[in-house]
Amino acid sequence: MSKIIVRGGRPLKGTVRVHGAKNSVLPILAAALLAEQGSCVIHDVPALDDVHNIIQVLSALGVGAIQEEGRVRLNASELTSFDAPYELVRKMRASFLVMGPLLARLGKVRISLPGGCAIGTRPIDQHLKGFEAMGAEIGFGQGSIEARVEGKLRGARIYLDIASVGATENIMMAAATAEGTTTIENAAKEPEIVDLANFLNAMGARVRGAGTGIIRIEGVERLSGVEHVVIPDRVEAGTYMVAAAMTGGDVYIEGAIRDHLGPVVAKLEEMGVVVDSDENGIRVRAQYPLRAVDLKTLPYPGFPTDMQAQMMALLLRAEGTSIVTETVFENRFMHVDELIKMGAQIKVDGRTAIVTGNARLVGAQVCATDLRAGAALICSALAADGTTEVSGVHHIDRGYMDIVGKLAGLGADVYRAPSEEELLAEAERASRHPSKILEEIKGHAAAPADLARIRIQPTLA
Ligand SMILES: CC(=O)N[C@H]1[C@@H](OP(=O)(O)OP(=O)(O)OC[C@H]2O[C@@H](n3ccc(=O)[nH]c3=O)[C@H](O)[C@@H]2O)O[C@H](CO)[C@@H](O)[C@@H]1O
Ligand SMILES: C=C(OP(=O)(O)O)C(=O)O
Repeated sequence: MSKIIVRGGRPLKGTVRVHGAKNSVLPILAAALLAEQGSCVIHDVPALDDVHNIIQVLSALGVGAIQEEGRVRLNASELTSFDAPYELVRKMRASFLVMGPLLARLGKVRISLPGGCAIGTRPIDQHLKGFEAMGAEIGFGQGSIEARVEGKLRGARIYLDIASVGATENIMMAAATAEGTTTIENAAKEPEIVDLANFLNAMGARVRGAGTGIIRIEGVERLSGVEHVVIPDRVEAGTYMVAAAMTGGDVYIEGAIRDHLGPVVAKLEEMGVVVDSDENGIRVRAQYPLRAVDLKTLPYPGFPTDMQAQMMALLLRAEGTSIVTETVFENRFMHVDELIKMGAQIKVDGRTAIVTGNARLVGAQVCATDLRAGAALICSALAADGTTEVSGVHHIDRGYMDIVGKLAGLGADVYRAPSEEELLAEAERASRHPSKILEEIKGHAAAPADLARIRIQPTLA
């Protein structure tokens, strides 16, 4: 397996550009299933493993998919399957987001249960409750779910017990072409929900209230393909903000939207980090000492759980003791043991972690257990004495495009040591003549899954 190697101690300086938001692009790609006519062209699509996976799921359902530099063109006019295959769905939870659009388009869907992951059990009861309220019959068997509806889905009033991002998105997509009006109460308010609503509305849907706790969707007859630019990734932006502060650096994060990062900016400022913003991005400067602060993760506009691990890394460098409370996922402190290997003093008691500041971080061999745990380890490694080897890099590849190149561009001493298998695959790719690859692509025109695979194979740093 490949590793990211970081020799710490260099303050980050310069400009880094954030890519399109993973958590926007995944539901938006799923929503493209709803376009009965025309193609959807999605811009600012990052070349992430999760994006690659969802395109494979869509391809397996009959969607024509072509990915070029930062852009994906999808044609869902003729779906050929209602069955989202286990071997693809199991790779990422967000592929469950095809359930709502498939039910709406085909009136039936079979999809494997997404299961839990390192950060928690992550049930899908709220998604299913929504579909049932809209008239779907849901059955379970052999690890998969089958749902059907006679005729069209029907608008309903749905109260979510938890303001779930995925359930809000899945129900919004299912409701877009339902008969009548659907109201989602206690809806999630994340910027990615608003982005999805904007995309659906451009396709011809009537979604109102996205970004508030009550979303109303008036069903329309059909949706069509459109072009859409996804919003910048607020978690990627927040991660570079923390990395800058961690190293006492001065970094301009181009594309970052301050309004999407309110609680992260607030906590950094409470710590004493200087944060300035303009219409094109956010500048972060840190001068030590930094102050310890407490934080609690909450659904948007609360402090994002996806930034908790990175902020915990930064709190290790503050003066004093901080209390971090994770309320969104029940098991999102997996990074703690790895940070301890680097010299951190952190005590976990249930959903609370007590972080002792002024830590002297030292390089170590650590493992990313999930995506943001990996980001936190890299942030810590940038400020540590000596060399850190981060394994479990496939988790990081789910959410950060070219993290090594971007950090190196800011002056970090960082590189990616490829695994033996990656070296062999790269050597094989390099040995093939471009005309051979073109032939291969043409030969696969009827199988877009392979086309997507060929085009977005990540390159080795
Ligand atoms: C692809 C994507 O956008 N992922 C994000 C999305 O995940 P995701 O959409 O999976 O997160 P949810 O908002 O659904 O989950 C929040 C909480 O609700 C619980 N829950 C959720 C659904 C349900 O039916 N029943 C239930 O109990 C979950 O277990 C979790 O404890 O929002 C999370 C919370 O901001 C982020 O960390 C993820 O990065
Ligand atoms: C938890 C995350 O993503 P996902 O929901 O895709 O697992 C994340 O982005 O931090």
